[in-house]
Amino acid sequence: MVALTSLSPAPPRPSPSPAAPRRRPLPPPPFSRTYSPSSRIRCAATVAEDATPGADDYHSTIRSLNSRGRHVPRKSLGQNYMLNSKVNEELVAAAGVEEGDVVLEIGPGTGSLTAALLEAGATVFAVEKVRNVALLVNLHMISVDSKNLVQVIEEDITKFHIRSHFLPFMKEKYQATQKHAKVVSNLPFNVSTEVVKLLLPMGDVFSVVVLMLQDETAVRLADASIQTPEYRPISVFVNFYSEPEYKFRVDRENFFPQPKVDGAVISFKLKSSEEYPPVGSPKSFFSMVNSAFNGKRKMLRKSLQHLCSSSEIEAALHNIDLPVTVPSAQLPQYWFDLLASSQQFSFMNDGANDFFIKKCYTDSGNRTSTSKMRPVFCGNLDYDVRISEIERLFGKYGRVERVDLKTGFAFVYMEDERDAEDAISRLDGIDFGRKGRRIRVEWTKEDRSAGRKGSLKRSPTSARPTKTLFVINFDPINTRIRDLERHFDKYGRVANVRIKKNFAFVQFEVQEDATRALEGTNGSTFMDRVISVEYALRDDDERGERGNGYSPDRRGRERSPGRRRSPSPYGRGRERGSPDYGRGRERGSPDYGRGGDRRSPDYASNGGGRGDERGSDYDRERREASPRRERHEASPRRERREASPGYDRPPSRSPGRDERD
Ligand SMILES: C[S@@+](CC[C@H](N)C(=O)[O-])C[C@H]1O[C@@H](n2cnc3c(N)ncnc32)[C@H](O)[C@@H]1O
Repeated sequence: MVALTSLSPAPPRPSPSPAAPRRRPLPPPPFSRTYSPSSRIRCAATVAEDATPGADDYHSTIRSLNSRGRHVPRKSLGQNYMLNSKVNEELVAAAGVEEGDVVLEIGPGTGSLTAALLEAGATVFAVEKVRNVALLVNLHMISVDSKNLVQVIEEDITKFHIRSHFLPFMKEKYQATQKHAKVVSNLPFNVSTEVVKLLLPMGDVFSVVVLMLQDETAVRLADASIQTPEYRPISVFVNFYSEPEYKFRVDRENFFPQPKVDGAVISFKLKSSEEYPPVGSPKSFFSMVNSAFNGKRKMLRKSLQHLCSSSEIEAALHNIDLPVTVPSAQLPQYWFDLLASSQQFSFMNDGANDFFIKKCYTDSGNRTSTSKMRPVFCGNLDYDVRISEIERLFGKYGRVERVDLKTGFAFVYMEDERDAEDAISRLDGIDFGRKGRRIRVEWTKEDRSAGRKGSLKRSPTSARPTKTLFVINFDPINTRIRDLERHFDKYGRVANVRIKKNFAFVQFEVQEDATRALEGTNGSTFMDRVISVEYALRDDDERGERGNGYSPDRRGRERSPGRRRSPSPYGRGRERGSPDYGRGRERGSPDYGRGGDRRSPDYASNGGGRGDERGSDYDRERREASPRRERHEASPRRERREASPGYDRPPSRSPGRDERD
C-alpha cells in the first residue's frame, strides 16, 4: 500500500512545474467556489492540444471543458476531472500498460487519462456517458491520435454490453493473440460498486482492472477481512473474483471540481474461472451473499430461507458439519465461496463442495471442537423429525452444538458434557414427536470419529486393492449410471458401473485409477450425499468367471421375493423406503449391536452412521461372494437381526426417506 503523498498538490499558490515555464496564476473557475488551484502540473489533456511542454493543467482542463461551450461539471455524473498528470501516469503504471495493450477506459472526460494511455502505447476503447463530453474527448484525440488508436463510444457503462461491443474491438486489435485487455479509469465515484460487480467476473476478458475510487471504498475493498466491520458482501465478491491491491491515495485537491472526499487507486488482478468454483451467475451469487449478510444477526438458515427451504439448508449445513445454529455473521469467507457455486443450494455438488469442505477442514479452527465432542445418541425418532425439533428438545438442558440427524436416529453434540448427562437422564424413554414415539437417549459407545478411524476392518485402504470400487450412501432414487460415471471418470477410464438398489460398483480399467478414485471420492459429496467408497472384495469381471455368486442369475435370485424377505434389515428398509434405525425398544431394534442390552448402536465398528446404512444388501452380496463366510461366519450382527422381531413389520410403517427429506 503506497500513500502517494508526492501526488498531493501543493497548497493553493502558484508554483512552477519543473517541466513548465512560469505562467500567470489563473482566476478561480466560475463554476466552483470550493476549488483551490493545484500545483502546476502538466495535464495529459494538454498533450492532445499542443506539444507545448509545461502547459498548465488547470488552465488546459478548464479550456478543454469550455471548448464546446461552458461546461458545468455535474456531481450526479461524478464529473471530477483529474488535474494532475502524474496521477494519470501512475494509474497507467499501476495497470502495467505497455505497447500494444488494449485498454477499456470508463469516462474519458477531458481525455487526460486517455492521452496518458496512448503515450504508454495502448489502444483505447473509451466509454463516455455524456454526449458533449464524448465529443470533446473525440476532438482532443484528433490531434493526438494520429494512428487512430482511440475509439470513443457514447454509452452508459452500467448498461454497456462489454462482450458484444468491446470483444470484437479487442479481437481485431489482438488478432490471433490470446492476450487479455485491461481496464483503467478515473471512475465516477457513484458507479463504483456497479462497475466493480460488472467487471470483476470478467477474468476471461481482462487481466487487470485499475480504478480510481473514493479512498474509503478502496480501503474497504482491498483490506477487509472477515473479522472487521468493513467486511461486506462486496468484499466477498471482490475477493472471490480477484486479488485486490490498494495502490495509493490521491488527495481531493487533485480533482476539479474538488470532491468532499479523497480518492485512491486500487488494482484488481482478475482470477480466471479455473481459480474459483463454478458460479451459476455473478448476479445469483451476489444475491445469495447479500441475503446472508442481511441476516447477519440471524442464523444462516433464517437468512437464506427465501432462497431455499430450511430443510435444504439444514441438510447442507449438516453435510458440511456446521451446526444449524451457525450465525450468518460467523461464516468465514469460504462459506460464501461455496454459496457462489450454488444455484439455490445445489452447491452440495462435486467440485464446489469438495473445495468448500477442504477449506473447512484446513482453514477453520472453530469446527474442531465439535468433532472432539462425545455425542449423545438419540434413537427411535420419527423419520420426519427435524433437526430444529431435536435441537429444541435438547436445548432445554444446555447449548446444542450440532445435531447429526440420520434416518430415525440422531447424534446430538452438546457444548457441555454435564448438560448432555442431564439431557440423557431427562429425555431417555420419553414420548417424542408427532407419533409420540418413546425415544432412546444415551451416550454413544465411544467417540464416533475415533470409531471410524479405529475401524480397520472397514477401512477402504486396508482391503485388497481392486479395480472395482464399492459405493454406498448415494441417492438411490435419482442416481443414474452416467451420474456415477461422471463422478468417477475424472480419475481414469471407467469400464463399468452397476447400480444395485442403494449401492453400486464402479469398475476402472486400471487398478491404479481405482485407487486414485477411491482417495478422491471417499467422503466426497455426490448429488447431495456424502458417499462412502471402498474397494470391492473382488473385481466385477472376476465374478462371472469364478461363478461365485455374482453371475446374472445369482443377481436374479437376489431380486426374487424370497431374497427380499431376507433378514437384512437395511435392504428391506430401503425397499420400503424406510430404514430400520432406531426402531426402538418396542420392536427390539437389533441394528445397534445392543442385543438385548439397550446399548447405543454399533456404529463404531461399521463406520459411523454410514456403517449402519452399509449393513445392507451389500453386506449380503459381500458375504455371498465368499461362500465360506456366508455359511460359517454369520456375524453376531446378522444373528441379532435374525433374532429380531422388528423386521416383520408391515411395509407401511413409515413414509419413505425421500418423502421425509
Ligand atoms: C471522474 S470523471 C473522469 C474524467 C477523466 N477521465 C479524468 O480523469 O479527468 C468521470 C467521467 O465519467 C463520465 N461518466 C459518468 N457516469 C458514467 C457512466 N455511467 N458511464 C460512462 N461514463 C460516465 C463522466 O461524464 C466523466 O467524464
